[in-house]
Amino acid sequence: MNQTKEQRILNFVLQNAVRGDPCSVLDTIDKYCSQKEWAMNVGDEKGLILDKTVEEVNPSVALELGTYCGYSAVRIARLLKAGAYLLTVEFNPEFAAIAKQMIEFAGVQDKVKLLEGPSEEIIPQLKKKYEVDTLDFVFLDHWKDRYTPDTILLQECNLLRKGSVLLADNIIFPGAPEFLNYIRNNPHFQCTNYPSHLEYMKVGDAMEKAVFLG
Ligand SMILES: O=C(NC/C=C/[C@H]1O[C@@H](n2cnc3cncnc32)[C@H](O)[C@@H]1O)c1cc([N+](=O)[O-])cc(O)c1O
Ligand SMILES: [Mg+2]
Repeated sequence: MNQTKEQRILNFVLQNAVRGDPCSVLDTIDKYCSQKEWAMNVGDEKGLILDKTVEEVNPSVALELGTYCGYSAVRIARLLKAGAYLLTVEFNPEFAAIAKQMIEFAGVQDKVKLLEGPSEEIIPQLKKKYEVDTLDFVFLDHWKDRYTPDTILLQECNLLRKGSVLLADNIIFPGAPEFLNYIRNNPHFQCTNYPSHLEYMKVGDAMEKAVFLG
């Protein structure tokens, strides 16, 4: 049975990256996806915006929606302080299996909890089942029409506190117009736009940061 693109990406990492070295894993994925097969990782350019935001927030508890192959999970986890951790949510079992191996190869498995299932089911479980109090940082990179309902759900589940930071990928391409309208017109969020480019392409894209004001 021939391989999927995601399996080819993982195999390229296993064969070419340095085990236990997250930067080498990120560079290897970026190399493969810019030279051989495009894939929807946040990538090296928008990845720098993600890095800066994570370093600024310095979260104890972070949540990612849409793990895919684990690129941004590795990117975020490598920056987390001792004792801090990332919960990452993925409902496609094939992608979750790839991401698990990617995260382990990078050596950040002790900082990452990969939760398999749909975000709308997992978010309401975070407090009781996963012992989360509130989230310091949330990276939204899953289906773009889920950004708004899941942001509402996070608030309904009291998972955000004054100062919690949301960062959303793909504001321009593929675009999340409904989310942008929701979050920019919501008095409980302070928004900042970060223009960039679509991963591995010359197409314009942007990320939106939204700080919860309580
Ligand atoms: O479509 C994009 N991303 C959707 C990402 C989707 C990923 O999140 C999971 N997921 C979705 N809803 C979920 C709910 N719950 C859990 N996992 C979920 C999917 O199984 C997939 O692994 C995208 C597209 C382009 N593009 O150029 O076309 C560029 C990008 O950067 C992108 O992020
Ligand atoms: Mg994206």
